[in-house]
Amino acid sequence: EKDSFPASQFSSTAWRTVSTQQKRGRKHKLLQFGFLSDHGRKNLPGVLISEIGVGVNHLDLKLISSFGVKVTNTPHAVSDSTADIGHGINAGICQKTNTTHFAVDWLGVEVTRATLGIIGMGSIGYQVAKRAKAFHMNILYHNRNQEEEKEVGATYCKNMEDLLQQSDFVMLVVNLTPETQKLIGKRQLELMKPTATLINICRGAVVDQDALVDALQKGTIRAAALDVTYPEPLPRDHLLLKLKNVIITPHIGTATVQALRMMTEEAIENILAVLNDLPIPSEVIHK
Ligand SMILES: O=C(O)C(=O)CO
Repeated sequence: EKDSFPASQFSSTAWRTVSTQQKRGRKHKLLQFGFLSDHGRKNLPGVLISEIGVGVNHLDLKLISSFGVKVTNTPHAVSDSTADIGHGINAGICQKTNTTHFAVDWLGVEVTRATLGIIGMGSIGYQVAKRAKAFHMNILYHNRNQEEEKEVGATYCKNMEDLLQQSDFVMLVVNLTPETQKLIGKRQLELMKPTATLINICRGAVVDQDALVDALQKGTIRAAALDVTYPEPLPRDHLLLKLKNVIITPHIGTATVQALRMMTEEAIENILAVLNDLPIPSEVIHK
């Protein structure tokens, strides 16, 4: 899509950075830095950090906005693939039993007609709910009252505690902010059913990892399926990597051909809007 970039508006450094990154299949970090570092020298009409992805917890929004720099992200492009991995890693959790009969040696738990609690009903949460509906799941959700809840038959839980107590599967899909840091700790894990599974597809720091290890070792909850941890990757000797009731994938929620393409397109739309002084599709506003 090189030709669809208004390359004349980019400095040569930014352009070279984008091209090199594309060749290597790694786009986003240098794309951001390219724009930032060129700002002073080239006096671009608009300056932004164009995040390819939805999470912006690694950016100091207050500091960035104090320089008059805008931040955009790609919330629409990430939803499907991230919702897919949420259901996928959950499906992978089995309990090893020691019978002589192979068929019951690896026992899973059916999601069909089970209760799913979604914490964070944004656009990814909504896609999770749509998939859950196809499995006839009873869907609860907390945080952000969604207008489309009727469409997926989800029930709003004002208190997160109620959701934790009732769910067989708890899926975390919130943004990482100071308010959601360690949102799930010892107390919340103890509220969950001993047969429940925790699935985290948002950010590792939303869970108190030490409390999670403890809960998994003691059987406070049945299992965890994590696409995100802190740090990433975990050190090789981390306890989470040793537990049998945990599945960990290396933060690959958006690592699909389609998602990468859509994220890049969404990011480009943001960049073009800023450069052309048009309404910005997905600006992240510092509150
Ligand atoms: O979009 C995001 O925030 C991601 O974590 C991408 O994997």
